[in-house]
Amino acid sequence: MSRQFVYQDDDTIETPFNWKQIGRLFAFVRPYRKEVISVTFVMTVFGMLSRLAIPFLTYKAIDQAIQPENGEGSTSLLVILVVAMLAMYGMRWWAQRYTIQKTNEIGQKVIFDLRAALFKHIQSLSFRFFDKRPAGSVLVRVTNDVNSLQDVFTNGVINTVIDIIQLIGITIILLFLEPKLGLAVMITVPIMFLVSSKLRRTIRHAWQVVRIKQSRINAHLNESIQGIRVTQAFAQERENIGYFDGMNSSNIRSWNRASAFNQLFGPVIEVTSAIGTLVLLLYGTYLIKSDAMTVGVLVAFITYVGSFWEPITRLGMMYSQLLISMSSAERIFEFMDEKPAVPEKEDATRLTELEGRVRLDNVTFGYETDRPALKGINLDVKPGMSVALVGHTGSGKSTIVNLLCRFYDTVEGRVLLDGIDVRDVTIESLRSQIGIVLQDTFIFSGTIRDNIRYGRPGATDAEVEAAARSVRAHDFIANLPDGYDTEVQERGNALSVGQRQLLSFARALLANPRILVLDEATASIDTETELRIQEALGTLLEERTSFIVAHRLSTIRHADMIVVLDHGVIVDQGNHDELMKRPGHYRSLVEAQYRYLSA
Ligand SMILES: Nc1ncnc2c1ncn2[C@@H]1O[C@H](COP(=O)(O)OP(=O)(O)OP(=O)(O)O)[C@@H](O)[C@H]1O
Repeated sequence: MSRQFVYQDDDTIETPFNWKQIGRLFAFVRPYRKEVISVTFVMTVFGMLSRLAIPFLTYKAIDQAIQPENGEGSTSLLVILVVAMLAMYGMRWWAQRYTIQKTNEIGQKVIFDLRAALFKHIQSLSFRFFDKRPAGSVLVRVTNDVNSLQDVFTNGVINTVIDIIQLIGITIILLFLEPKLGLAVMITVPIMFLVSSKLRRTIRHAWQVVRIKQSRINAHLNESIQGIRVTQAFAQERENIGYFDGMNSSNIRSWNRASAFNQLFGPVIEVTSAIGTLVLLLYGTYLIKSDAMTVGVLVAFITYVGSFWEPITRLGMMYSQLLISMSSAERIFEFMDEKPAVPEKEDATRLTELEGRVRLDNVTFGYETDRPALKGINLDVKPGMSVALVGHTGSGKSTIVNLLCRFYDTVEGRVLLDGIDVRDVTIESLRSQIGIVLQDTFIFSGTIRDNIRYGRPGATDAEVEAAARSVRAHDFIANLPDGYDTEVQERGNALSVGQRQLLSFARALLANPRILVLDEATASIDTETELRIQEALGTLLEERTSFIVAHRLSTIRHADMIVVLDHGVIVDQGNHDELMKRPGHYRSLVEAQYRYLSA
């Protein structure tokens, strides 16, 4: 079988159903407890009283106003009772309307908070987390999984409280009205709970499978859209559609299976309630025949029993909804429990304005434990120096940059800025002093101006323009339909790769960092533009320490220090002239480039 599109995620299937998770979920309701209490109060007092009072008024009307045991019926009593009943119906309608409106409001607020908390947490997670997760699977937790909790919060919380109160109220009334009959009806309830709890494990497992399938669909969808150009270029649409269809059908199958299990809840409750009603009718008739009970009490009883099964049915539905939602809740909390791989110390200090000295002290690092990407790196860079990192593909150049920005932590050794370990300072203060330009520039949807301003949101329009001018981006921006106000879409697809890189230069420049990192930043710019940028960057680089990762000789030859890497080890270092004097990696690299150019 093809190993393409294998998504690593989500295998928490066997974790036990965890009431602590439910507790965590309901912690999100805590800020709104006052509103919950007020809605519960309204529904209990007005809604429930009216609900409980109506059968009682019916019983009074039959036994005292229509067919009393002693004497004539009373029309005026009947009118009073009917008016009272109407008033009760009105009250019930108002209480229900109020409850629905309020529960929806509270539910929406809780969902908002949950989604915001999840998003905030995801923002704090490190590169290592995203290395392991397909973007689509991260996406689906913030969208689908949070949505699937909506029902629990909107209808669930308050209705559960109300239903439990209603159930207790009705149970008391039934036992009070006719204890033996009440007990006979309730005998069926334990049977129902027994059957439901047997179903629970199967249902929960089935819904977890559904969530995983949905997550994979999203991961694949995201990958397909991002990679659509490659798919079309290699004419792989048919294979892609076939693969997606397979995933889609598998998702539907698992959904049908889970849903079929879920639907077993309804019949279980119905059969139990039918048995209860049967017991009620048989035993009730017997009691009336033996003059132990009146017809009015039996009619009231039948109505109350209806109100007894109603909350049980709803609680059963809520329970099955909770089982569906729990698989989402688990997935959400799995992310929430994920700790950033580069944690900030509690006593981390703010990194003050740097001079720009950078030292790597015996640094060893690997993305995976058994495969080191850097081994025993020692590097001392003085403030204002420009350092070019060169070496074959995969030799560890970008990894040095990743450690400098603390996207990852070293396995051994330290990264020091002005003598301070990067692990001792706040991440925000560290990264705000490092400007980074990558080859794959990310352009956000918004205007060109917004994109340049991304590194320093407070910058004025004039500053934005000045930054664009100094990296020679102004001319192409001025030629766009709306100049700096031209809207670009996500990833900046309407711009050429070189133009995107120029924007990213302007963005880094505007942020005015003490340390500048250019990771293959000039690879997609034509030589002429690059030369002009070199001029512009000349003054810029003079004042700050810079690291330049590049394959093009023209970019690196003027660097103060060239560091040559091979398989994660520094094999040579010095300036261009020094390195050219001795045989070695650098000289062969340069000679290879010249040979290539002259050929
Ligand atoms: N996120 C990652 N997860 C696992 N391994 C990684 C990751 N990024 C890089 N590597 C591995 O680490 C090693 C060093 O990679 P690095 O990106 O530093 O190389 P590089 O010198 O910058 O290469 P290039 O010139 O191609 O950009 C490579 O073997 C690479 O496969």
